[in-house]
Amino acid sequence: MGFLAKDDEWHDCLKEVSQWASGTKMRRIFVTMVAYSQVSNVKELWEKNWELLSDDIQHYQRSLLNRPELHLSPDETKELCLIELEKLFHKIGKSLVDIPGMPIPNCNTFDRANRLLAEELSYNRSSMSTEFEKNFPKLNHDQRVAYDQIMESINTNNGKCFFIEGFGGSGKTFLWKVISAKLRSEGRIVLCVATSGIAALLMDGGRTAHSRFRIPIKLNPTSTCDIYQGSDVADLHQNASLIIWDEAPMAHRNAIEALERTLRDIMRKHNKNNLTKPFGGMTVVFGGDFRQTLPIIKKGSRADIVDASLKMSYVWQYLEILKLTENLRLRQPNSSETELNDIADFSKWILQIGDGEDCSVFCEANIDIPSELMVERQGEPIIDIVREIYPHLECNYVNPEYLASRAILAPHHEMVHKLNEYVLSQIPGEEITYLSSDYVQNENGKQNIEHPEFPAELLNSLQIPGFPDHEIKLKLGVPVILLRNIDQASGLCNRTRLIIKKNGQMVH
Ligand SMILES: Nc1ncnc2c1ncn2[C@@H]1O[C@H](COP(=O)(O)OP(=O)(O)OP(=O)(O)O)[C@@H](O)[C@H]1O
Repeated sequence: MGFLAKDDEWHDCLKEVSQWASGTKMRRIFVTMVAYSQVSNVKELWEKNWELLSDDIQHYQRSLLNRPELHLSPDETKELCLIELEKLFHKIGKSLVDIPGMPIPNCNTFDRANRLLAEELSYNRSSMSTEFEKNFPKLNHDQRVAYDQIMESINTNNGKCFFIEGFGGSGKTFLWKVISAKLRSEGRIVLCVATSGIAALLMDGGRTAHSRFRIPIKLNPTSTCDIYQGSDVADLHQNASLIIWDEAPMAHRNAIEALERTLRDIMRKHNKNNLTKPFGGMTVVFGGDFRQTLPIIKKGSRADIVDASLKMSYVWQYLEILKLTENLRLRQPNSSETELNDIADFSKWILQIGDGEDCSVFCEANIDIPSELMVERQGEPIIDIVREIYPHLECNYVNPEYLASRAILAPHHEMVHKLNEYVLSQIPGEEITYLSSDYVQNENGKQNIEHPEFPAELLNSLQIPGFPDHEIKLKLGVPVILLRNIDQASGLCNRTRLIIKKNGQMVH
């Protein structure tokens, strides 16, 4: 949160990790700290810990160069370690150059101007071509219509914009795969984004829209993206053939409008007429389903949510709507007939609800939940739900497939805490409690006197949305859910589920 004046926690954390982690792991942790945890003096953190961060560098160089006698000087080791750090920063769209106080490796390994472009052009064309050949013939009629129209817009430089509307399982992600493989097999660039990190993971080379387009967190109706003519990000966009934005109905229309305005500005480099074209003449494909989650407006009314939706944007008039109507999940080759019938019934039922077929004009309805979807009430509701969703948890919690195939959703944090507490109590093993920092050190390293009106006990008991709790309890083997986008390329993003493999004092 950036409230800590000193970095003792980070130094202690690196020391603890160094007892069990390799230099490679330590560098990843260092990058995560610096990029996401607002270390106040990065230079000092680096200078005091560079030896720990580079403990495998000499070994790595020896095997890379096949020179077992190689001996690196401290300066050479530092330099190589900085290069490795720079690689990791690049993976998350950052660079040492952006971090005040950090030295920059003195080498030509990184051509910053071309880094983003090089990454998008690094796909293996022949494997992309094989993937395309394999999947293209499988496209159904709706997918094929969409594919043809999108490709025609790209190939004729028509700059059309589309909205591919399809419920869950109608083959949107599959279509993105086929189009991306086709373009990448020809050495062309397609920028795949999704509104949430977890959906972006399903797209090849996917990123969140906010990160790829540098969309500001605080948006207003005139916002633009943080992309400027002449920057390497602008260069990437100017060279792209297509943008695919999945889960578009979840995005605030101001975010989409910010991209629209920005593209007009940066695409005029090729042709000044692009300033007057929607999305600067780029072919853009949005996908999603308005029955699913709409933009989240804090304490917003129904009208506020509708107003924030893509359909209310001036951009909507530019979009050609194409529909995917077949449930392709029913084509799963390994499913039994009963399973397929169950999926078909469930998807029909959920679509009926999504379409509001049983709703009155005031959008109120009584929904009959089929009995097989209900949890039978035997005693305490929390115990009943956990028993139903996580049968024999005490033996099964070590099985990743078991954990990955189930989840309990709850609308409020209070209920999440109760469920967590109960589930944790059912898992064997020692419980470890981690606390957040709750005092400020003065310059002598002593604790500052707390404010009498706000005793620490009171502050520590507060549970505020968007603010981590003071206390978290964990056990070895428990599943946890990540609530930040840390390293998209490695799959670490908001909503990624992880398993606790090690419990330290400072790190887990
Ligand atoms: N043309 C196709 N031929 C064979 N299988 C397909 C085809 N299109 C999609 N599928 C398969 O159907 C399933 C659902 O498709 P997909 O994930 O693309 O749907 P989706 O619309 O993106 O769903 P969601 O909105 O839930 O993410 C996947 O397993 C996918 O591989």
